[in-house]
Amino acid sequence: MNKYAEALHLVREKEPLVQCITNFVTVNDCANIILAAGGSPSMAHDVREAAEAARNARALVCNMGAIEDAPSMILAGKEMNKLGRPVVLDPVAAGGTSLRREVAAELLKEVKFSSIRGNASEIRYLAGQQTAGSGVDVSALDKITEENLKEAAEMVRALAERTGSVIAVSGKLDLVSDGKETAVLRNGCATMARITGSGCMLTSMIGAFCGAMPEDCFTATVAAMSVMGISGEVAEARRIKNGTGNATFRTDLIDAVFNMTEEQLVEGMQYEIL
Ligand SMILES: Nc1ncnc2c1ncn2[C@@H]1O[C@H](COP(=O)(O)OP(=O)(O)O)[C@@H](O)[C@H]1O
Ligand SMILES: Cc1ncsc1CCOP(=O)(O)O
Ligand SMILES: [Mg+2]
Repeated sequence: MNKYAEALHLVREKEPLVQCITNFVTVNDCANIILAAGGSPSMAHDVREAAEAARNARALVCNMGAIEDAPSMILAGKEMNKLGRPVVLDPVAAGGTSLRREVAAELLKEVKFSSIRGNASEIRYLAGQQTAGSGVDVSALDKITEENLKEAAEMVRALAERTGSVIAVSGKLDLVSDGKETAVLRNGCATMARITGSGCMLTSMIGAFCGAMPEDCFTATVAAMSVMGISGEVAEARRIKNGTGNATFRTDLIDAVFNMTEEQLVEGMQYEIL
């Protein structure tokens, strides 16, 4: 079986429990997209139970949109590291404020992440580049384009090598690297950036895929990013056909993940190893 199809198959077969410590803006969408993919979400985030709750899970997602929950992320992250289970980071607005810069550094020091997924401003900040990002959305100056693809791929590869994590940057072009292999993915559509939560949902889904395929978080991350991108294309076709807007798009995006088949994934993936 194609390894990306296998990753989707394993999510549905294993129904991994994914512990998400995530923000109040998009928490419901994150839970629903994990369910759509085939996993089982738990959003427990209180510092008094975070480590114990994580112990029951196959993967942990730490989303820095919940900056106030950083102590829970560290306790739960260390617990999952001890158990050898995947921990996924979404560095929401990592370079945006001094608090976020401090928390990002502390998380990277205290917890070993299997996979880190952010937009280009967030990942460029973690890589030590000067960035123009200040909020949760990517800055136009930081975006990855066909023109700067080579430089961006090297930035992502070097960060993966330095952290020992799979690094994933999302946008019009997605890049994923484990430090050895670097892939560019060309699925998705611009409407995905017109809803809040497409990034948080994607990171949550990476958690489900890594939980189902912990021995190969690179393949799991590429598969989850491709499922998300193809689902965006399906939802966009419906939006254009029906003349709907971003609210319906968000629902159609989750529906498309729910209905994604292994064949659709293999046929729809626009994937290239650089
Ligand atoms: N212009 C675009 N074209 C295609 N896909 C996009 C575009 N912008 C965002 N996406 C997709 O939307 C999802 C969320 O990515 P992104 O918007 O970068 O995250 P965030 O919401 O964290 O900033 C990813 O699957 C990404 O590939
Ligand atoms: C708007 C906002 N503010 C704090 S977290 C958050 C959600 C960000 O979600 P995404 O990065 O997936 O658009
Ligand atoms: Mg984001």
